[in-house]
Amino acid sequence: MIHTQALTRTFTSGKQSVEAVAGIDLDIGRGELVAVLGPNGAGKSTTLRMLTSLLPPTSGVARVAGIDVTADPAGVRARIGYVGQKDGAGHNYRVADELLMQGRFYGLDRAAARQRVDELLNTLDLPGLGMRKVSTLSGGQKRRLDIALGLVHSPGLLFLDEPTTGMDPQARANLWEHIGALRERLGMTIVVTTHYLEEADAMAERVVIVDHGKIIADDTPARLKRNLAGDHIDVTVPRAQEVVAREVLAQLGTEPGTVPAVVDPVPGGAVPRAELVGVRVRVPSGPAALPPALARLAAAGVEVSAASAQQPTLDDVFLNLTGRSLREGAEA
Ligand SMILES: Nc1ncnc2c1ncn2[C@@H]1O[C@H](COP(=O)(O)OP(=O)(O)OP(=O)(O)O)[C@@H](O)[C@H]1O
Repeated sequence: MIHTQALTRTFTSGKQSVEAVAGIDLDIGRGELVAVLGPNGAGKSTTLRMLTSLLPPTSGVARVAGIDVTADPAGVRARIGYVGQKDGAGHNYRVADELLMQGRFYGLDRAAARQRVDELLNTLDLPGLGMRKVSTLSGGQKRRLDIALGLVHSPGLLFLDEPTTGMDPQARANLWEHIGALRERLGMTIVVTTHYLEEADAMAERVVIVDHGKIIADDTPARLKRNLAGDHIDVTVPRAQEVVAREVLAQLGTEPGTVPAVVDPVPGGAVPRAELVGVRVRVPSGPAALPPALARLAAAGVEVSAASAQQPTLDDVFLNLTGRSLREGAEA
């Protein structure tokens, strides 16, 4: 459904130039639900705008729904739905009128447009809201209307640029349910950009991580976490015993059948009191490693005041790949 090769986009203003997308090779098949994840300014929106033909690439190739975005942008637009970051609907119109106009714009006759509007209002759980003015809808309802507008012409491929940003967690979960249902029911290919790690982890079957205009990882969330992060255990110990604790925990990995452990400081200084310090050790299985770790620390006389086994998150994946956290600024 999507094929790109060495896709780039450079913005130049005056003497300054920004390589927003620096060579992206991406293949997305029919029916996939893919989340594109990355920090602010990583190049997610620029990539999406090129794939949707809104922005010409500086170099490289992008074929979307079998069509070259540079050679036939109108052909691409006829086959895709795109929901950008801002509200697309006119606030003074009625919901149904807004959808009808969009249907007519795409060349549906009046009867076909009406039928499509009814289908979409039902599919996106907006029945009964057709006669309401767009300005009276809740944030979540407006976002669903934006998606309905992107689906009027029954595209096989839908691009959603940060559809859930700024929504409360309940509305976000609800919107994702709708996105999942669209895919199930209509067999659509869906590409979503998001800042929210938990969302991408829970909802997408494939996560493409973008940083500085390049893809730095591309796999299922489970494989990304297993291969690029792994479990870890955190223990909190008196600062005076930190060195001993590190030595004891580092030995965990010397047991036959386990991989060598890597001892890191707990990021963010998550310690309950100033004289305590957090020590983190990466292990193949957190729950299995915790009891022997505690036994060894006790035998060495280390007073552990807190301990936990942690499963990796996509933020751990990003941290391991880049040394930075995706969360910085992510909730802004
Ligand atoms: N029209 C433009 N002119 C100049 N620079 C631009 C333009 N559009 C984007 N950029 C720059 O290109 C880089 C990538 O921006 P882009 O919007 O693609 O990132 P993003 O990953 O979508 O970020 P966000 O999550 O904040 O939306 C940024 O450095 C941005 O400032």
